[in-house]
Amino acid sequence: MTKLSLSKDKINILLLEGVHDNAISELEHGGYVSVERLPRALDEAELLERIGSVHILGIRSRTHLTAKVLEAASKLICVGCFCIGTNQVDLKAARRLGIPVFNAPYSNTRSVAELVIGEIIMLMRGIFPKSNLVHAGGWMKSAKDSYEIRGKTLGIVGYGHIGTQVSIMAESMGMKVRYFDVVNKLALGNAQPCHSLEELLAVSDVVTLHVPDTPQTRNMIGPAQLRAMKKGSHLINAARGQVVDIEALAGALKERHLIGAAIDVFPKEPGSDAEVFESALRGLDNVILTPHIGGSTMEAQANIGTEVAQKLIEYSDNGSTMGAVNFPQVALPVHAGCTRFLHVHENRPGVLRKINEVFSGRNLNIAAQYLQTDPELGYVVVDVDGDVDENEVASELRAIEGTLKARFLYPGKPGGC
Ligand SMILES: NC(=O)C1=CN([C@@H]2O[C@H](COP(=O)(O)OP(=O)(O)OC[C@H]3O[C@@H](n4cnc5c(N)ncnc54)[C@H](O)[C@@H]3O)[C@@H](O)[C@H]2O)C=CC1
Ligand SMILES: O=C(O)CCC(=O)C(=O)O
Repeated sequence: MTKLSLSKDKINILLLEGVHDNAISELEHGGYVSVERLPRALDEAELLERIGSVHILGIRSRTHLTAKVLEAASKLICVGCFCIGTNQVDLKAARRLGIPVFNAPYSNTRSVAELVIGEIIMLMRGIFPKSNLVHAGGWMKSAKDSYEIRGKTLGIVGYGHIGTQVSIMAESMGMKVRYFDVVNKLALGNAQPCHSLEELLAVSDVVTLHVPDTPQTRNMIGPAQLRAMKKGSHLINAARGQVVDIEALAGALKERHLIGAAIDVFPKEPGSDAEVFESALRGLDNVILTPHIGGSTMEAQANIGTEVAQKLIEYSDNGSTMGAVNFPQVALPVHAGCTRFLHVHENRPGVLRKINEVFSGRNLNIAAQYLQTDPELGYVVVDVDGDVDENEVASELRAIEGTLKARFLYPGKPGGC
């Protein structure tokens, strides 16, 4: 187990939103014992109150890490999003502050895809309204507006991990699959790409959205796109709430232009289970509303718990940023006996030279060095041999112009590397 500059029992870890037990066991196994877990999200005021003492923070989709919160997080070394989406974090602010953000890019993919497949059948058979009626003592034995999915066209917007899983399963149940993506993607099975969103909307009996939340995807399904959908078709959104104009969707459903929708994500989601959910979609016929549970299965949460905790440990123990969504990717194996320093800086000429001068000026041998840059950021891990005054070196590194974060990670051994 790595001995860190700050002993592991002093590294405060706060996990929010009911992160799975696996995360706790993984962290404990890695020697991290100061772990607090809360079942809910914290709002900005609560975060500001608590964040100053937190070294590692774990969240899911409900906790919003704004620039203000991150700037107040003076001890924060990294963030783990125990989910796929990272739009709830101001990633640019985190980068600027030298804080890598990790996620679990595939661990709940299958869960979302399965939910979507189930919803396609439920919508096309009008199961929810019929079931509600039976619960209320009614009996509507009718085939009106009920269809098999076999032979129908599914339009997938965003042909990434989830979109392609949905594609494979839908085809295996006899659906024709069309997809639209801004990136040229390999078509799986017999799926066929569309040249534009409009083309996809015009041919699909069911449209399902699997794009990330970006400025380009905000309200990508608005009044014009809804009108462009086939009359009598269905919309599924298990991507992000801002992707669909909810008022416009409610209008299209009331006019019966669309005859069903399944929505898992909303522009405004309750911050806690106690808060009342408000939406123009509430009470509409053949609309399945779910509380952002696309990725909420036992399997997905268990896998995510392990995967993200491991990434946090790797960063905290070794400085590895593999899998970070806002940082250059660096992985350097533990170099037993060496003293390790981490340096995050603006990517401008001369910074690496200055870093090396700090060590050469002290007659210290650099035993290993790993640098990765992207157009804005540089991240270098340096292993040094010999007798090092870690704190002095760390403060010299911090004084280099362009430094965003610099710290000494673990000490060397008397014999060196
Ligand atoms: N409801 C839930 O619980 C969950 C929701 N999600 C959401 O699903 C989204 C998709 O997840 P993955 O498939 O894993 O992501 P991914 O990154 O593998 O795929 C996203 C695809 O969308 C494409 N894309 C981006 N902008 C586009 C645009 N303007 N038009 C068309 N295509 C565009 C990308 O090129 C990419 O192929 C996540 O970003 C997350 O927001 C993910 C997991 C659980
Ligand atoms: O389970 C969660 O909290 C969020 C799921 C999700 O939307 C994601 O993984 O992006």
